Amino acid sequence: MSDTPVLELRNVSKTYTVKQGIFGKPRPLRAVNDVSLSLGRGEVLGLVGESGCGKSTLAKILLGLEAPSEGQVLVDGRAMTGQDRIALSRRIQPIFQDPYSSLNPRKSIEDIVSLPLRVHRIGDAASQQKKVREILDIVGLPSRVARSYPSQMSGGQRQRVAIARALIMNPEIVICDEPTSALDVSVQSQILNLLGDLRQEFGLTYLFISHNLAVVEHLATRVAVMYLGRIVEEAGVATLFEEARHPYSRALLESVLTPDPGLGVPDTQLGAAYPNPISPPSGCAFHPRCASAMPQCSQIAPKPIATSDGHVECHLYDDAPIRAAS
Ligand SMILES: Nc1ncnc2c1ncn2[C@@H]1O[C@H](COP(=O)(O)OP(=O)(O)OP(=O)(O)O)[C@@H](O)[C@H]1O
Repeated sequence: MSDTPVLELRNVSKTYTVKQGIFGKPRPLRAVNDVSLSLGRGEVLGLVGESGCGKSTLAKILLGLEAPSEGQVLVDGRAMTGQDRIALSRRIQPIFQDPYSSLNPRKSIEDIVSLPLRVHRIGDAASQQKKVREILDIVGLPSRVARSYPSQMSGGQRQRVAIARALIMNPEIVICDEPTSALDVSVQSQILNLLGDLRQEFGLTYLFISHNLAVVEHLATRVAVMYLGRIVEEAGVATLFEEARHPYSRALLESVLTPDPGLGVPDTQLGAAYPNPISPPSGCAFHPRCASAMPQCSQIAPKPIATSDGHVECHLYDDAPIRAAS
């Protein structure tokens, strides 16, 4: 198997221009700040962080829905161009958070699931119909739901429809943006199990976005922790859960233990509020909320420090070589 990542971001940034109030001066907002990430074939990269840290912007860049302001997106080691995006849209499919708003209420399930086939002109009506029924069966829905409408289905069934729509193109990579956070806790684990089974069966590669570390624990092979547009720690899933290094990763892990962790934004118990991305804190952006902050943290932005299986950005490790995980 080739070691070339199937998908890679190299030094990618995305800056929006925003105005505060009608007469406010336009100011830059760096939603994604010099991020490098790679997805190996068959890997599940969990991307976690609080609301507003830039997770969805990163997903949109990977899906070709947003162009990066700086940096490169590489597919199979080749820089992606505008032309490639059309071809790529067959290989990378999204599953979004809210199955209520991501499915057109006026269309039947058959129309919704077959839409990608029709857009890409794959097969005739009969073969599209057959494929829809096959894929519904794969995601655990009876073929009769093809004639139903989204309003006749439960939240979990709708998310199965969204998964069927993503899989009908036989994608290699699925970008799951909070696929379970709009669902009841009891249904969440069914959908996570389904995504895990589908990965095994079809050899899929996932980018799995969540604000909740607990949700990524069972599916992810690696975890990237994002804070104010930057990946502050990346590690294998076992390392992150056993010995998270960044104080923010540790706070997220503690929030997993709070009641109803699957609902809403984690209660990180960090005291100070999440910073305004238009005027980010100086030095390390996390320092106003960090219990381990030192004088240099408000002055100097930490650089990524390589670890045995990823990296961490924190001054705590400036002079302390990080030992290899056993
Ligand atoms: N089109 C846009 N124009 C201006 N600012 C934007 C735009 N899209 C996102 N942002 C800002 O970029 C930052 C990152 O947003 P993003 O949606 O990527 O975060 P997120 O981690 O996915 O949050 P959530 O979990 O709430 O979706 C936020 O401050 C957001 O307000």
